[in-house]
Amino acid sequence: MIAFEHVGKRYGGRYDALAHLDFRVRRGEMVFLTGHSGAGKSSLLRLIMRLERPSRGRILVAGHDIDRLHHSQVPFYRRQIGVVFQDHQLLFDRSIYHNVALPLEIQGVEPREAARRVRAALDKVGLLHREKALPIELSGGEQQRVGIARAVVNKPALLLADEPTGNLDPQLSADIMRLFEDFHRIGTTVMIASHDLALIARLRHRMLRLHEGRLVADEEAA
Ligand SMILES: Nc1ncnc2c1ncn2[C@@H]1O[C@H](COP(=O)(O)OP(=O)(O)OP(=O)(O)O)[C@@H](O)[C@H]1O
Repeated sequence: MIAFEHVGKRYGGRYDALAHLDFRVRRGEMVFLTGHSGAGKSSLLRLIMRLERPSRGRILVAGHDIDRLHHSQVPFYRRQIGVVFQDHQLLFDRSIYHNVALPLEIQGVEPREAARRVRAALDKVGLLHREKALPIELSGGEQQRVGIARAVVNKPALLLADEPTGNLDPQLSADIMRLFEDFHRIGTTVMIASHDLALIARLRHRMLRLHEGRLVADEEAA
């Protein structure tokens, strides 16, 4: 699903934020990305989203070199990817329903079809009964689940998350990770950047570890 071939990223100057990255993630796999602050986790995810472009090497997603996408193709490419952020980036003046519906509205999906998909996504994260609420009325864990519903409302083949449990206590973090495992189980490729090593160890999935922009470990769960 994802192949990095000798990928490097330099943000100007002489400093490589990422260097010599070579790895593959198979379709349907679930992978954690770890490393110290500044190791390059967010940069790597931004390269996959094509928010950044590599300074060196090639990134293939579903067999396509994403650097070669014409800029008019980029929105379509990004639609195949669901993204979850630590701060979930919800719109606080819109209901839960409308937050999740937003990507579909932007694409012009017909309202009845959009409603069906929004409710299916909210149901998956256990928040169908809160669709009329505003984000402010929800707990931090529930807000993050809304962020996940919005990320999966398009049924993306690939789900990326950048520190999705960063602000949550251990119990809520484990709940959120279980949700990602549910999507992995139905065939979605999942990649999660996290520095919560205790939680990652318990979940037993493959782990890629970055150190100063280099891949220093690639461990399958025992
Ligand atoms: N847009 C940018 N311009 C210049 N330097 C950048 C940019 N984005 C990231 N960097 C640098 O690249 C390196 C990797 O940063 P990145 O945010 O990818 O790390 P990270 O592992 O996600 O860290 P954290 O866990 O703190 O979010 C850092 O040294 C950072 O300062």
